Amino acid sequence: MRPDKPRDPVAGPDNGPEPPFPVRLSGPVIKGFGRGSKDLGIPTANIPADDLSEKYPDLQTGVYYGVVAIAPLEAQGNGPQEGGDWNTILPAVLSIGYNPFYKNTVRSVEIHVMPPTTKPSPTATAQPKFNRLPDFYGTKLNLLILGYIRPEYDYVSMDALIEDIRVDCEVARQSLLREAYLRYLVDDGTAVEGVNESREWLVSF
Ligand SMILES: Cc1cc2nc3c(=O)[nH]c(=O)nc-3n(C[C@H](O)[C@H](O)[C@H](O)COP(=O)(O)O)c2cc1C
Ligand SMILES: Nc1ncnc2c1ncn2[C@@H]1O[C@H](COP(=O)(O)OP(=O)(O)O)[C@@H](O)[C@H]1O
Ligand SMILES: [Mg+2]
Repeated sequence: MRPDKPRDPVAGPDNGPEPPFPVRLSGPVIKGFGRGSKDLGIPTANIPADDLSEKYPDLQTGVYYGVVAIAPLEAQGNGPQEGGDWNTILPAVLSIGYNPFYKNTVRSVEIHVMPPTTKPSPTATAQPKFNRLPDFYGTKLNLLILGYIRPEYDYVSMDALIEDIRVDCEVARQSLLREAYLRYLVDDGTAVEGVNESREWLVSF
């Protein structure tokens, strides 16, 4: 069960991702259990856990933050480009694991894509509006995980789970707004080892 103590506003070192991060995962967006939007009002793009088992077998279950890109061509006609945020690198918060609140028996990788950090946060208030894009099932998604936030917990209620995910969105946002992380989202013109390669990898489909 979630421990009853205040949450830190950021997660991970200020001076940038430390090994094993950044972690690269890719996959087509698949169907989950249909609970994200329907139960929680928080859509999560699920991708297969295969990449994880093959490339990062030691990565622990838990909640993470990072950045994502969604294949633009395949998304065409399917709506997302209407939002204007497409073909870009966007902030994300994700869970890897068994969703103890739902007691899943298979491990899932579930990514909530957040609005650009240049827009006001829709989850900064107690009545959050979680980001909703037009559906993009079947589209290829590239994910770069930059830091670990917390373990997965069971909760006394669905509202308690939703409130913790809301705080995860804020922790992810504040964590990514630090200079050493923001450069994965926005090209700041500096040549930091590995960052440009990561950005190129993200948008290559
Ligand atoms: C940032 C984030 C944190 C999450 N943390 C937990 C958690 O601590 N415990 C849990 O049971 N599920 C957690 N979840 C998973 C949700 O329960 C899950 O996304 C929801 O069941 C939707 O599943 P679906 O994609 O199969 O419909 C988290 C999801 C996100 C995006
Ligand atoms: N902000 C978003 N982040 C992730 N997926 C989103 C978002 N907005 C819309 N979606 C769409 O919603 C789907 C996920 O909804 P969800 O209710 O979690 O269903 P499922 O259980 O099939 O994963 C994604 O696959 C994607 O097509
Ligand atoms: Mg989902």
